[in-house]
Amino acid sequence: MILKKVYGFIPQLPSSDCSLLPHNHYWIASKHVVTPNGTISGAVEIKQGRIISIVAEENWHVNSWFTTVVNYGEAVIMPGFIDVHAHLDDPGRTEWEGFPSGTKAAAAGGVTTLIDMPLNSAPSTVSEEALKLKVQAAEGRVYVDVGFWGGLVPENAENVTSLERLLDAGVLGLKSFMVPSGINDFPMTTSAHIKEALPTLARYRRPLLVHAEVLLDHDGKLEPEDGADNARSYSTYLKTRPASMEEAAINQLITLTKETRAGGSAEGAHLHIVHLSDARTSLNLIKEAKQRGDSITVETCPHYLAFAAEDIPDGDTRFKCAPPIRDAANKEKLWDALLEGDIDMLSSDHSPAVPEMKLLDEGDFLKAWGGISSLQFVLPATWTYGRKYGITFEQLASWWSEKPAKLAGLTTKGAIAIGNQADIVVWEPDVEFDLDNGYPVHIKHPSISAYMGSRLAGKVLATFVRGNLVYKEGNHASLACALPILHR
Ligand SMILES: NC(=O)N[C@H]1NC(=O)NC1=O
Ligand SMILES: [Zn+2]
Ligand SMILES: [Zn+2]
Repeated sequence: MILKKVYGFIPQLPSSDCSLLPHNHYWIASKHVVTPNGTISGAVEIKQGRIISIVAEENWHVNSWFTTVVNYGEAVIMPGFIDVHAHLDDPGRTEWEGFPSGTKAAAAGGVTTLIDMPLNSAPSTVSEEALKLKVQAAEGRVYVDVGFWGGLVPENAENVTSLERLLDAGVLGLKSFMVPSGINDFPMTTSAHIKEALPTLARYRRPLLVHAEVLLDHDGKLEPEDGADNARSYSTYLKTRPASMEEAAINQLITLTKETRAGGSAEGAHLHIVHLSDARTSLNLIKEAKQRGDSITVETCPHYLAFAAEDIPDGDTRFKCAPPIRDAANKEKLWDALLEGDIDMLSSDHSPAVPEMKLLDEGDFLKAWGGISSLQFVLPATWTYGRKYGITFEQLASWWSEKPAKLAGLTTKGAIAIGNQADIVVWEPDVEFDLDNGYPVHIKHPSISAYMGSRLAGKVLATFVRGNLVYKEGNHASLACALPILHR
């Protein structure tokens, strides 16, 4: 990387400790700048946190004596990743993750905006008061911007006023579970609760995100009898959460999304299925609903695209998540669906816990905490496992920036476009690295990440949030100056 200072006599003073590049006005350039109009060789001009021009190489003449230029050569300049599904557990369970460690990991991984899930923190974000605690906890402690989903739970689903207060307080949308969430103060909602909430969400034009699995028998049990099977075998866990659980949930949901069509009782509402794992019937149901004009989207996560059930070693509970990672053939179908556009976007579902809860010594898949820890690695993981399918930089930008921005209603993020906030990742697709104990990992508990021990391609060089260089080659800015995002 060449830092060329073209200024004459008065260097601009550092704006603050918020940025490792202390300039208010500068250009970044490379041979691969990913814009909504394609990838160009050129430069992006950034001033006061915004993108103010984008120029192809042949038309680019730096005409100011006072301009700083960072030339990244062959590296890729892309919109920063927007992760619409992360559990940062702050306040209340900061021993699991927390805003400082989680957002440092995000910055190191090229993620410039996170939308925090309403559960795993304490309290859960199910009321105006709880959202205020979240915002307080985030202020001055986040290295990337953080928005918040609110929780839809039976209590507020049945009480329009409390739901309105939560929405008025600025959550970007709501999230609910159709199975027990594993968190006591975040009870599950049935499709009847969801049906009740949709007209309110329609009025506010904010989405509902749903964890779509339902219990198939009605005894409320997810797990087989103790000792019935070998709990160290991943296949035992897989049997407890068959694809039919996703299918049944989505079947219920698409009877509701009918009402999101023009003239329906929930016109203006939008339903988003989080972390789809079943690429067979569940996916077809979503595809058909889209074709009928329902307002519905779906995400999957890198772990469903990277790993296959057959390959998960006995006792390696780092791979436990819900819905579960399925067979290799299912993984291929997920890639097909992503490449076809039937899956709209990707998210991390970064869901850490303290290592003790992963029961790594016992390796009991039935009792261990379910959740994959991945936040810092989603860019290289998507790239590493996607390269053989010929994925493009434009597709990465669509799955990880443009579509997520649209879902979360972030109108000035998600693309390298004039007027947008300068949220940018610069990365090197051909550089490989080993995720070993010497690698600088910023998530709180590296030992529980399913990616540790693997070799990945796609190294993040630099991450800009609102024009601040918050991460550069292993180092973070000294102050956490990114912002909580509230719906306005
Ligand atoms: N509570 C929580 O984070 N649950 C998440 N973990 C997981 O693997 N799936 C989830 O929904
Ligand atoms: Zn979930
Ligand atoms: Zn989740």
